[in-house]
Amino acid sequence: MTLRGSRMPVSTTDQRLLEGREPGGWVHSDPWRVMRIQAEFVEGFGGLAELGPAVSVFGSARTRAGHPTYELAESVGAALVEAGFAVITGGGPGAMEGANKGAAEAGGTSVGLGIELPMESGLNEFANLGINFRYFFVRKTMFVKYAEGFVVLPGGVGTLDELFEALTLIQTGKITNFPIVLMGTRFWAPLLDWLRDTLMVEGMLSPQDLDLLRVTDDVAEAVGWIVTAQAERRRVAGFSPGS
Ligand SMILES: C/C(=C\CNc1ncnc2c1ncn2[C@@H]1O[C@H](COP(=O)(O)O)[C@@H](O)[C@H]1O)CO
Repeated sequence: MTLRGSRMPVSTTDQRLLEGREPGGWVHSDPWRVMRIQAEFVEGFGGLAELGPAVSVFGSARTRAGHPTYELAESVGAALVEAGFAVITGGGPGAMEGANKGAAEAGGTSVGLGIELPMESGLNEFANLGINFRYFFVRKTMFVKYAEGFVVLPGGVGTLDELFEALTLIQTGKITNFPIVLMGTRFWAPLLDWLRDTLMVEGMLSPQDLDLLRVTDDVAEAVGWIVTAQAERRRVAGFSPGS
């Protein structure tokens, strides 16, 4: 459901869940919220169960059509579909829309996992499989559960949150070592320098952790890494196409 203007609620579902502190009140309402959370997991798992190989693409909500990041997202979306992947995004505007557009126009599955936000604009028109979430953490589970790789385009804190969630899950062995590809060498260089020159020097990050991130400006190279990693996983698992 989309509510706009004066019909927009003053707070989000996540806000109400995470800040309910009135004495005793939460005791009664939070257990029931679990049912809603469960329903969101059921809807997400059900909607994506037959998705097939997919890649999650993260990137700025603010880089609209005409911006280089939007164009890059479009090319990445199309190239992933051509390589046999569905494309999963946050379903919003900007780079998410670009990736969904590229994927849909290439004839592929273009997934938008929308989120209830105060500035919510609804799912972009290029998602051909859309699911809307109230809870950020449920939606974030879907980004990692159904992806065999992550492409991270330039973005703000939302993009960084998604990047570091994927990296942490791989670093801690919580998910398979799927490729994380940062697109935009100039954009990501200061972050990579900081990780190398500060976190690594302070002993807070190991060189192997840093090796989990690959960076390129080249769409074919980015998709090539993901395809190669998929082929290697299949080889190790003894999978042969058609078996
Ligand atoms: C801020 C604006 C719209 C917000 N709409 C969003 N819709 C869906 N997903 C979103 C939205 N904003 C952030 N996200 C998620 O975070 C990543 C982008 O965040 P960033 O801070 O812009 O980098 C993205 O991958 C989404 O999953 C303006 O109209």
